[in-house]
Amino acid sequence: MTRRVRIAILGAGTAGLTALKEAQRYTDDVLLINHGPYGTTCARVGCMPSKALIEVAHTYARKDWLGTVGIDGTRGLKPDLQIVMAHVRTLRDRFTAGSIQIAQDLGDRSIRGKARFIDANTLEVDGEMIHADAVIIATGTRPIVPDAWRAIGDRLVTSDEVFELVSPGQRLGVVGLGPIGVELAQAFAQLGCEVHGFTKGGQIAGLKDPEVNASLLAALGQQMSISTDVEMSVRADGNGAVIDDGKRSVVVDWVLAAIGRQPNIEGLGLDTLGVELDERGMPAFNPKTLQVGDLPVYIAGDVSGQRPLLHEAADEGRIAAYHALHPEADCLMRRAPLGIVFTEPGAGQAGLSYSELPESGVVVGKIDYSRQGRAVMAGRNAGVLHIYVDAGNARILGAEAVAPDAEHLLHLLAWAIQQEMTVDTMLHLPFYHPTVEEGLRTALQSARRALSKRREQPDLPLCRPAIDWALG
Ligand SMILES: Cc1cc2nc3c(=O)[nH]c(=O)nc-3n(C[C@H](O)[C@H](O)[C@H](O)COP(=O)(O)OP(=O)(O)OC[C@H]3O[C@@H](n4cnc5c(N)ncnc54)[C@H](O)[C@@H]3O)c2cc1C
Ligand SMILES: NC(=O)c1ccc[n+]([C@@H]2O[C@H](COP(=O)([O-])OP(=O)(O)OC[C@H]3O[C@@H](n4cnc5c(N)ncnc54)[C@H](O)[C@@H]3O)[C@@H](O)[C@H]2O)c1
Repeated sequence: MTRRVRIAILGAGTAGLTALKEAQRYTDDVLLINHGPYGTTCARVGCMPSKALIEVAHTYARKDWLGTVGIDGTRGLKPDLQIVMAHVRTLRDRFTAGSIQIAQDLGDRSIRGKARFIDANTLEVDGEMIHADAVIIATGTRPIVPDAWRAIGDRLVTSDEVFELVSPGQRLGVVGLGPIGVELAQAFAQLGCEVHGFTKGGQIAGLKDPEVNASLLAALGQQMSISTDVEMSVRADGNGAVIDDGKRSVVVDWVLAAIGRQPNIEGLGLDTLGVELDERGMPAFNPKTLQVGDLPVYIAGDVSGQRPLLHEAADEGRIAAYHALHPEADCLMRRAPLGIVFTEPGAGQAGLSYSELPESGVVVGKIDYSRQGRAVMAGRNAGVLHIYVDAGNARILGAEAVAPDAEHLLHLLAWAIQQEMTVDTMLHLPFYHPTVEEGLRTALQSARRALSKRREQPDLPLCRPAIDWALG
């Protein structure tokens, strides 16, 4: 017998569960099909456990600075990695509970198994046939691990296993310094491990602006050894694992492979959809509606490869469910891009990144956080913030940053970019003293100088717009 449903969602991660919630605004006739562990990548092995570890590591690392400003005894503090890792798992279990519950509460509208397309409307899951008016593929991604590296056995760890380590070894090699690599490398270095980082290419943490990238390399270089632009081999050795990049060779207890992620699409039967597949086996889809050709099939979340971040996976789940139920609806706007890497100093981008800027007609406003007042007081004075501005109309196009509290600065910039603000309209906003946000004002003022724009009035809005807060 064939089960008939309005929407089938493949994957109980963030994109799938958000699609479920969006679909439930209109119908209960939804079926959730998940293959693999429940609890979502973000809560189980991603954003949440990594940030729980980073929070402890960053806070502990403050001991060195405290020791220099008159607080006695902080250098004697020692981390107990076993307890730290157990704490991370306790928080992880708390964060996964909600999404596990959502799937359970669906009863027989939630099934465990691997779905395979028979055609665009028909799925087979462990022998059960399902006819769905629309299908949302939200199956996420998994870490890439070169086969040759598997020869080192248990010493090879990815972000899928790292939070399960009960007592991580002291010598760590991190291969791949994208967002995952740099966050975890720094956390273990701050917690007292000897860390060696290796990466292809010269850029780390997804940064594209050479000066911004250099400032993160300089900051991290004080805590670990880093080799960029290298091709390395990984092999077993009596004492551990050897990572060799041709110029240097290090022996470590374990290797964290963080060289990127690949979509979970094997066995889905996408070849039965009758549309062209790319070299990875992915069908082309409309980036706005997420629809595959004119089929009732949508692709949402990391598997789409568009913006592999939590809030974007959630938005793609919403978009896919909305269009699956309203195929004729206008497309929805995406939010301004925002990516944050939780190192100390923090790093990331808002709006257009350096590599996406037009070749001409852009000026750059800059602040060097090594001299910024509040950052100096806090002993967190490292990094630079670059703001990219349209030279024609002074609109803020994007920003890249390595800065203390970069997560907050980049939020402000992403919000300003989405609101289509200019350098002047941002400078009309209040900046409290003394804060790291004043550095943002310095960068905006530097952009205005680069625009060769003479200030014609103080940095205050005219009272013509109805409300004058100064009088309020
Ligand atoms: C270590 C790490 C740190 C991160 N930190 C951040 C961060 O700080 N901020 C941020 O914004 N993002 C972060 N991310 C990214 C974020 O976790 C992802 O963008 C998000 O989890 C993607 O959600 P998703 O629903 O697309 O995929 P997932 O949550 O992976 O969901 C996919 C689901 O599909 C299931 N599945 C797989 N194959 C099949 C199949 N064939 N059939 C049915 N079901 C299947 C899986 O079991 C899973 O339940 C991090 C990721 C990692 C790994
Ligand atoms: N804070 C955050 O927002 C956050 C944190 C972690 C992950 N994420 C998301 O997860 C995604 C995956 O992150 P990631 O860091 O695994 O992947 P990534 O693709 O962003 O970075 C992988 C890095 O490994 C390097 N690399 C590739 N092959 C290599 C090899 N053979 N040897 C050495 N280096 C190699 C690449 O040059 C790159 O710098 C990111 O795109 C990001 O969106 C976000």
